[in-house]
Amino acid sequence: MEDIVMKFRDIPTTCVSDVMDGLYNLHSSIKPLKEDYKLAGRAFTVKTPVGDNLAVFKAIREAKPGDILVIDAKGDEYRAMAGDYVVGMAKKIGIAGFVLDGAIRDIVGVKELDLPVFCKATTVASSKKAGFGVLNVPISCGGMTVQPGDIVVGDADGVVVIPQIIEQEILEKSLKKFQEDKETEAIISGDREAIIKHLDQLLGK
Ligand SMILES: O=C([O-])CC(=O)C(=O)O
Ligand SMILES: [Mg+2]
Repeated sequence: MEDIVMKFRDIPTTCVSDVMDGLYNLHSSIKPLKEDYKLAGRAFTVKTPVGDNLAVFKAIREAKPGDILVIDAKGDEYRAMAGDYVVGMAKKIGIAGFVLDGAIRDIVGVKELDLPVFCKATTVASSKKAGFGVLNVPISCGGMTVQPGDIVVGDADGVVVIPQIIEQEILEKSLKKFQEDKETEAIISGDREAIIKHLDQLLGK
């Protein structure tokens, strides 16, 4: 895994979001299938017509190990873009996770695979394999523009996209914020008096 991606992987998404003023988060309807997922990698983007997932197969074939498939599925919650067969192949090939503003199915099997999958819905129906999707173009996913190569991070709180051009700056700011948050939150281990003092300081009393 690339050094910068590895560093982002260890920072909570809340810190990354905070240093970007919450402007680069996907919509909160896109959730992890399991709360303990930790997603980090570069976006390999997929844009598909509603209910057609052949492009997802093409993407699995073309993506590099460590890439995250970020799929513009137009918010469709009825037809699955992937199930345990598709996610299983992606995992074997080295893809680091899926993010989609759409649905997946075979959720028991997908959870067993333990590859981070963030999606809007789960469903029963499959997609057609008509093949009109396109790969590695800027897409819209969860209300955000995602460019191929952007860093994507996700955890129980959601998904944040870091545009390539600001990734180094955002890494440095996020690491600093993570440290500051740890220091601030240490107050929780204090007693009532300590917390009242902390609140008074914060409130300028
Ligand atoms: O085959 C599909 O398109 C979706 C599916 O059920 C799987 O990946 O297991
Ligand atoms: Mg299936």
